Amino acid sequence: MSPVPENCFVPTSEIIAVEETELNKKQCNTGKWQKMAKPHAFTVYYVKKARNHRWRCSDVTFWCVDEHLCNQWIQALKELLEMQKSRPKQLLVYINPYGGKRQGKRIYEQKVAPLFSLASISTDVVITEHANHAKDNLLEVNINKYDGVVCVGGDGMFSEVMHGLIGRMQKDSGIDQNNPKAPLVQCNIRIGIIPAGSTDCICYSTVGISDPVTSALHIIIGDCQPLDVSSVHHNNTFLKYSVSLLGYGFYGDILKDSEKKRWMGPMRYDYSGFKTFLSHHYYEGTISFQPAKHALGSPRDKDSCRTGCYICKKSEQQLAEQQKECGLKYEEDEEEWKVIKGKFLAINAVNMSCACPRSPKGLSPAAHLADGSADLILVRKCSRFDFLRYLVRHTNQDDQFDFSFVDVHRVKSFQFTSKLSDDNESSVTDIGKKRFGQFCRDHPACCCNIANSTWNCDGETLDSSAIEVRVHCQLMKLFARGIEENCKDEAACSQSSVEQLL
Ligand SMILES: Nc1ncnc2c1ncn2[C@@H]1O[C@H](COP(=O)(O)OP(=O)(O)OP(=O)(O)O)[C@@H](O)[C@H]1O
Ligand SMILES: CCCCCCCCCCCCC/C=C/[C@@H](O)[C@H](CO)NC(=O)CCCCC
Ligand SMILES: [Ca+2]
Repeated sequence: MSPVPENCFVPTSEIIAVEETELNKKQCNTGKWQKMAKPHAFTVYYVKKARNHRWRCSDVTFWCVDEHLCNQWIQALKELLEMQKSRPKQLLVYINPYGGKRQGKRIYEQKVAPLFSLASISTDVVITEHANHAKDNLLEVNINKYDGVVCVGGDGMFSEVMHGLIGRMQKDSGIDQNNPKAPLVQCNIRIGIIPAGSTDCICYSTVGISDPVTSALHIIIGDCQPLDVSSVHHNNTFLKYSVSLLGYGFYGDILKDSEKKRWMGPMRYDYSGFKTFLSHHYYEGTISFQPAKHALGSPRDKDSCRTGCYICKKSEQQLAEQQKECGLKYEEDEEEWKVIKGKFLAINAVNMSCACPRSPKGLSPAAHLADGSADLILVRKCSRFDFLRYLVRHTNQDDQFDFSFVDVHRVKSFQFTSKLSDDNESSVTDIGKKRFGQFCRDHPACCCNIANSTWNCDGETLDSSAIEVRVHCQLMKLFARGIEENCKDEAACSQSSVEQLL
């Protein structure tokens, strides 16, 4: 065997494939191989880690004169790969051809499918024809055939697939999703996200970058990242699940406005964001929440959730003990509720940091992916200038919660009711709209709004403003590993090697 030019190390868990290499005449006639009668070779494809959490498929070819030895190596490496039991062999793929910049199909065909085929993963591919196609399909498909489901699209597409899978699990287990206290059954089939949307917050917050090749490689090597999921109810009726942002006020209003501008693509959020910022509407309501006493961290922690996070591990242990002791039990409301009334520019509840390219640290940089809690951020009425200062901190390193008008609580459940109840809202809005647009009748310039805002639930609007939310610890799993600590030595990081393998 020949030594490879670089000196590096690759764990077997990060080998993508091993293949016998056909050597062409030109290759055989170069360097020292010229002297060999008939060289044999095999190629190892492996994950090469680059900057900013980006992964690439790299390869190294090993040459050898002895055919038998060469075959033994191929065989041994293939056996090692066979032992990686968490790797998927059969995947169900849904592609939204209209998400983001409408590149989903091209991204999958050019960047992802060749890697899946290299890793000997079989796929059944469905190109969605309408909204809810993937979700409805998942309720009836023979799911046991697959080791995972992949969605190619944005957060909305992920949400569809998640609703399909969680809904399917509850249906198969006879759980009534309309009961807000129902103990939901965990979903063990993993979801992989190939980012091709406008925000791609779930991918970015769980992998550290929004990059289709990186995500495809995480799927191939069979990574697993559990994820908290919030259930959202109104009057004992199930509305939606959420994994990233539940936002009322600012983010709800941006979403509502931006839906009319879908043709603009991802730019719609900048346009509606600017418009919503200028409108500076605040909303009156009451928020009640149960603090997450079981959770070890706090939203003001300096450390963020990273691969192998001990806080999320602890929650996993607590969950396992709880399930061992009581099985699936209906949630009791014995814990204290805190109540806050006020005028809010934004109410944001996040199950994860919500980091995305627009906000690399996210709305709550210390939120955990799998600790069974959400961070509830209350932004009270303040001046436009102060609100701008707050928004700017979404984009830089400064502490977003270090403002007198911002409060943050780590919670396991919460409820919100607007001062205007949902039922009488429509009549008030109609009168208001007819005479004075949507602004306060008495003070047209005061920015208070006689209509309710809308909840933004992972990028989709909810119909009710009064909602009841409960966080379900680690309800589902992704093909991801959380964000890895930054490689201190970037040079070493990009120089992985196979030498020690031999
Ligand atoms: N074939 C289709 N035609 C129309 N809508 C679709 C189709 N397939 C899926 N959808 C819907 O499109 C919505 C948006 O898709 P997606 O999340 O992929 O892109 P996006 O909105 O640009 O990205 P993001 O959610 O990251 O902002 C989803 O809610 C999904 O239900
Ligand atoms: C002066 C500078 C001010 C700049 C402020 C930038 C703030 C960016 C924060 C982005 C937070 C994203 C939270 C994630 C929400 C997703 O579940 C959702 C679905 O994709 N996206 C949006 O609602 C889309 C929301 C997009 C908002 C712009
Ligand atoms: Ca969480």
